[in-house]
Amino acid sequence: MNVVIVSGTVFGAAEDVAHHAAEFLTEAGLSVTYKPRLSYAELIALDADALLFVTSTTGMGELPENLQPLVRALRDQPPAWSSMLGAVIGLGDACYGEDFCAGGEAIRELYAELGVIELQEMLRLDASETVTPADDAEPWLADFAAILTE
Ligand SMILES: Cc1cc2nc3c(=O)[nH]c(=O)nc-3n(C[C@H](O)[C@H](O)[C@H](O)COP(=O)(O)O)c2cc1C
Repeated sequence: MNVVIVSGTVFGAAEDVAHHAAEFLTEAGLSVTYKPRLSYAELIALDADALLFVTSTTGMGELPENLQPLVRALRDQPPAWSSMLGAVIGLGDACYGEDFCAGGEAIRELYAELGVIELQEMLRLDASETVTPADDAEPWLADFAAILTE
């Protein structure tokens, strides 16, 4: 099972969570690739079985700029991903109300458009509640690993 992790970040927190997720899932026996900057061509070439997008939200509910070109490219040239598995970790701040983790929601919409099968409910990491998002993701990552290895 080949898992590719993709991240979108402004200040680096989502990248920290993605690095931690890569280590955690590798220890759980999965084959994991994580590159903080991934182009469309690189993502396709990795031939993933499962995708994990880890993204924060910026502005008023927008995806971080470093993730937008990849998302645009996936919409412009939808890959043949009908059996692709996926999950999303969203980082946000509940102070933003309706826009809480809207970046993660945007990736869920992208998954739906591309036919990616979402394996478990999106993890929402709230910056107003925790300063240890990477550690807090572990129980959710354990569930994700269990689904992928069962
Ligand atoms: C300018 C700015 C805008 C933000 N907008 C949102 C938002 O619309 N929704 C949300 O849930 N969080 C929002 N956040 C909170 C960040 O998503 C959160 O702090 C996250 O942990 C940052 O992760 P990063 O370091 O990977 O960018 C915003 C933060 C900043 C500084």
